Amino acid sequence: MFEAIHRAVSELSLGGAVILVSTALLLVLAIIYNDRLLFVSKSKDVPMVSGGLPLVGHLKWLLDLAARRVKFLDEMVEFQRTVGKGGRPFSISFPALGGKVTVINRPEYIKWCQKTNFPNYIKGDSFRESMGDVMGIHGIFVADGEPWKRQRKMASHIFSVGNFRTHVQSAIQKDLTTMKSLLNDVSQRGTQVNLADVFFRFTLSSFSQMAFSADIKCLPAEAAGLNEVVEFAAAFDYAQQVMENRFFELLGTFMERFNEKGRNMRKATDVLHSFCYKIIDLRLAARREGTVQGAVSSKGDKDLLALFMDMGLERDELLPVVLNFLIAGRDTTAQSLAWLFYEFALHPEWMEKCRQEAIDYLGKGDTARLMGYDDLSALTCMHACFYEAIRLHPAVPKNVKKVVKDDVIRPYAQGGDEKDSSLTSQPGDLPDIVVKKGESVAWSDYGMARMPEIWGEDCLVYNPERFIETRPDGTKTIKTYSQYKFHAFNAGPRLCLGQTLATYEGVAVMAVILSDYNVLFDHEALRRDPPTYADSLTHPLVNPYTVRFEKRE
Ligand code: HEM
Repeated sequence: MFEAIHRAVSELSLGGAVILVSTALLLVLAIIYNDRLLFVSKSKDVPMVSGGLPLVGHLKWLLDLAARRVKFLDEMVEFQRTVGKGGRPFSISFPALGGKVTVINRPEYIKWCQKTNFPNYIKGDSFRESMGDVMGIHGIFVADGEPWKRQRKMASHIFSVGNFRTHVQSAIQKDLTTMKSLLNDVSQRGTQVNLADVFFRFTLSSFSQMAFSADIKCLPAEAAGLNEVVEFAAAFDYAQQVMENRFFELLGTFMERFNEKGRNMRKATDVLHSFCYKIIDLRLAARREGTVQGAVSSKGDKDLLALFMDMGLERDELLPVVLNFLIAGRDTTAQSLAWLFYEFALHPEWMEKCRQEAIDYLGKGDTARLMGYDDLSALTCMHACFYEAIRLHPAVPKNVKKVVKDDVIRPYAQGGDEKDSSLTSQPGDLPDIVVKKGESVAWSDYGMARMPEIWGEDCLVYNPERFIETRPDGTKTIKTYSQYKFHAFNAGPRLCLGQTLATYEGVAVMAVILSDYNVLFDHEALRRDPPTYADSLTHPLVNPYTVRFEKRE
């Protein structure tokens, strides 16, 4: 037989021999990598999602994702329940994100990547390639290393307590007053209102005011104003979905040079950039003319734009600053409020408790006072309801990091968590995870909220009680968890800068609505067409619901 093979090979031309050897090699590789991408390693402790094909792994799943034939977050929940049974890590392999993504939906693993070995897990090139043209490669959401550190340090000044008590509070209270007029008008007219839209307008307007001292007039005081489309918002909603898709599309950005999507994306980017340049140019002109344009409060502190201008940033360098912060300040909080009121529709008993708290503490009708930043610590029920909505519907529902150097993630080999001792895992509780340079790790806060291993058997239930603690004297306070467990605001050095702002805004808006209005949900429509999420970088409702408001006596 060997002789026959030898004779057949010796009779082959050079070309034929190359083809034969290549085929044999491919066959051998296909046998070795029979369920995953070429050269991707496998570990017995970290199972791989089944159904991977030889040499290309889960390419088909990736294509389904890019074509939106599957819903990413629900798929992740299902993989966790089946492949990562018992709350264990699992992996998936495809020709993107470094070939292999290990899903680490456990606080202990996340702590390793976001604190213990933070420099080894970066945003990396896929963020820059997917988001750079819109958000700028040095925008705080995209950047790593020094550019990120500089922006973070500078921006943290506007989130200081001193600043909250001065122009953050006054910007929010100004818009709460406008919102009161709007609610009054829509309730008198019986107008159906897209609640998510009102929240987007509120957060965009108040953040522009506090960060850039710019009144962009997107929150109307009357119902008729709601008919005017906010161009910035529409453009960003589109851009967000395209940026999200680029993480999964193999030739996405290349094809955008020629297709309709690319043309629309360039138009959306122009709208976003012109919007931000308008804000920047106004301030530059005011600086040249020596008029401060409200940038400095009586206490001498500065808004975000002034802080970055003082660093000597040019017009073009200011663009990503304005855009990244506008987006951070708008979407997340507004979406969280929209999900919260959906939970209120399903759990009216919690809405009533919040109403009572708002009335007891801030009053109602003409004598009600607007919530101040210092009131937050007393409004435990509303605070807890907001956080429980964010736990179940996290505004940044998933995240991914690139591995810089080979590493072994060892959940037990790091300090215990002072806030939550249940996080301290012992060797053997959870497997170590070996990751290679260039691969990715990912987590889903949406998925983690739905894991009994993290939030208990009632994890799927909207239960704000889990955020309420009773002090020894019987009074209530907010229950805090480790950042790595209640992880919706991220953790470690890249912890969300706006958590307190978002919480203040969320509770203040809740108080203004609930103290004076009944929210009339269309329960039949909600049953027929329950809100669901759109796969995006953040967590928008794909089919936002409408409500009417009824003034209370
Ligand atoms: C409910 C509301 C909010 C939630 C759930 C939330 C959540 C998050 C998350 C998960 C991240 C990490 C994102 C990433 O890794 O790419 C983040 C980062 C950030 N958030 Fe928030 N956020 C909220 C509101 C806000 C607000 C109102 C602001 C105000 C500007 C803000 C400013 C930021 C900034 C500047 C970062 C980047 C931090 C860094 O990379 O160092 N966030 N937020």
